[in-house]
Amino acid sequence: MSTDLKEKKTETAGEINARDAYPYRFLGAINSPEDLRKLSSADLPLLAAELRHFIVNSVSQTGGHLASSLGAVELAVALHYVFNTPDDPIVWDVGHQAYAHKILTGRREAMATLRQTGGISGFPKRSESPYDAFGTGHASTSVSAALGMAVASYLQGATERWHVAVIGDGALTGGMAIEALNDAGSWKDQIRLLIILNDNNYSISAPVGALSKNLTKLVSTPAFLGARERSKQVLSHLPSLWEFAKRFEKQAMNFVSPPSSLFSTFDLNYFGPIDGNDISYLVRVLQNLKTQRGPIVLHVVTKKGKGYELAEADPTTYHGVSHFDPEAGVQAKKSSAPTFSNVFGRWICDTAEKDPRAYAITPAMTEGSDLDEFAKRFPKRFRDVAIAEQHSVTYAAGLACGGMKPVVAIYSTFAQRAYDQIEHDVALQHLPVVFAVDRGGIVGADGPTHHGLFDIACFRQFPGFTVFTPSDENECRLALNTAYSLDTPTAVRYPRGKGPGTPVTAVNGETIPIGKSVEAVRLPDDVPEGQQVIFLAFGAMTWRLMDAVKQLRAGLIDMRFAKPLDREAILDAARRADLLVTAEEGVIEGGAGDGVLEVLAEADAEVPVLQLGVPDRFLPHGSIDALFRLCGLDTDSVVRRVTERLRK
Ligand SMILES: Cc1ncc(C[n+]2csc(CCOP(=O)(O)OP(=O)(O)O)c2C)c(N)n1
Ligand SMILES: CC(=O)[C@@H](O)[C@H](O)COP(=O)(O)O
Ligand SMILES: [Mg+2]
Repeated sequence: MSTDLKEKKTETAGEINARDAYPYRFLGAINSPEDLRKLSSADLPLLAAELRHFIVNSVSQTGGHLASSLGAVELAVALHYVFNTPDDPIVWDVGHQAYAHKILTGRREAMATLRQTGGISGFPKRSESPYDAFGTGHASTSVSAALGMAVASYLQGATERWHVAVIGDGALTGGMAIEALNDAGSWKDQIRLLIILNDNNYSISAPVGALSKNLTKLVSTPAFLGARERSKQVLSHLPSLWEFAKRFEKQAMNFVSPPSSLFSTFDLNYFGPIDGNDISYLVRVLQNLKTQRGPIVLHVVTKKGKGYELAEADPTTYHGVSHFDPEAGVQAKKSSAPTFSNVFGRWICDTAEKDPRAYAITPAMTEGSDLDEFAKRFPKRFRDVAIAEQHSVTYAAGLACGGMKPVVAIYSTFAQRAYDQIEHDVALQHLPVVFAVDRGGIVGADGPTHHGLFDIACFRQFPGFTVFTPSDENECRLALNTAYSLDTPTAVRYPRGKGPGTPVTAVNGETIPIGKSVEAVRLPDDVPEGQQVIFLAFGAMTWRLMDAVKQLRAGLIDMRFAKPLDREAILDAARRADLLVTAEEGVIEGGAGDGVLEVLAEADAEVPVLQLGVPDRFLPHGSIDALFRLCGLDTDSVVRRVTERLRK
């Protein structure tokens, strides 16, 4: 395995082969940051190498966010070494870079269960550890949260407590982060807030946007490189420099490195950029900064994937991985049945070929949304707007006003960020924006921060929206064709991964009638009275229910739309069945099943209804199968629940 550790092997107490044997010189004995703080600073480089080796081995077995965590190893070590954690809270932005933090804070053994059913979370989680100061998963929240904590400490007289936010260059593009910087800059010495900009010049994809360009310029110009050397010397004398700067009412940063206009605009003291993978130096700088007060920005430059050559060379592939062989690395998938994202990716390319108005937008999820091919083929009509969901939606609204046909490819969970923009900028103005809502439903290992459970309830509230819930791959293509053909706002929601494998044949723009369901399985004529059940299924639940439907000898309607609902079909089913069962991969509260109840209530139809969906609680992480079982949505549970209900 090509990690830094290879070179350091001689310094360790033996061969390092397996994750669960601990032949490490230091790592095996570190069960909390207190153990870490007993080490001499000279020991830290080797500890960092051991951590890297451990992370690669461990994540190769569990899957997880590898490249970001490798880049942030020194940050995690240095922060726990210098600050008094957990009393001094560290808030990790997104939280996908915090594996070293987890290992150092008593979860080394538990890393074998990372993201597994019943195991530890892939992100910081307050209920998991007192060291996880703030639960995360979504980007750009860290500065707000750490500022809130800092102000709470100030108000409670805990004036010595430090509060650290670690935010990536990608996460910094999120509007929330900028809002928080604006607020943070107006606080002065009352608080102790350290904002660490962890700049690896990468998001999931290569970085985009003006901010990223300027950060890169700042880090790479010859002028800066000189300043960087100077800043190395200066930073070690920082306290006196700070006092000097204050006396002359100047920003300390002006003496440390070229002024960074972003941070100076927000009145924040800025230091750096410094090498965030140089642990000895990082520790010294943090020790110096710790003697200060007020909101401070420290800009550190790190390498995404650091220490594992394959990840350094291809940070996008190694951003999030599933099980892989560390020697061979992640292998390209052999072509197999397309995922729903692939169906979308192919559709948007075909559409753009035919229609010059087609325009695709992603808020920083090019690969996950399968837009890479589109980006290559239609660069002028593709925009990765960075981690800016709100902007992505209103930008699409503007494009629609200008006569383009925008398609926003957005994960269900991240669309939540843009609730107001979807309502106020798109729905209210009846603009023809297509939302390709990916990861609609249970996503598995990422867990509660990423399950897409609220989108049906959200989109179906907005007047004038058409909400498609395609049940399989071909239905997905049909839904996209139809959505694109409309002159009103639409959302097509589909789940993560693959469907039942239905061949995609609707490749010539075929459309479906709006608000019309299809009967997928006819209720057998010979089912006795009192036992007649009809399922009204939304989206992928249609094929997932097939076995239960067979076992129960029930009927099944693929509703196709969560809005408008097929009123006729619902009322007809109500007349024919003894029990209606609505089924959706989303929350029951406000979901499509609730829509069915609204139709029945309006028509005074009296029929028992069982609503299947995600119950009113946050779903943990784990395997998709286990989570379906947990929600009572697997075949056995559905059969049992329906049978019990019929008995009543
Ligand atoms: C609101 C939101 N949008 C999108 C994502 C998906 N996402 C997770 S990490 C990431 C890139 C973050 O880049 P950066 O902050 O620079 O961290 P790095 O991965 O480089 O360590 C993105 C886009 C997210 N978690 N939250
Ligand atoms: C941390 C984060 O938000 C992303 O990396 C996310 O985990 C990607 O999810 P998918 O694997 O479903 O694309
Ligand atoms: Mg980054």
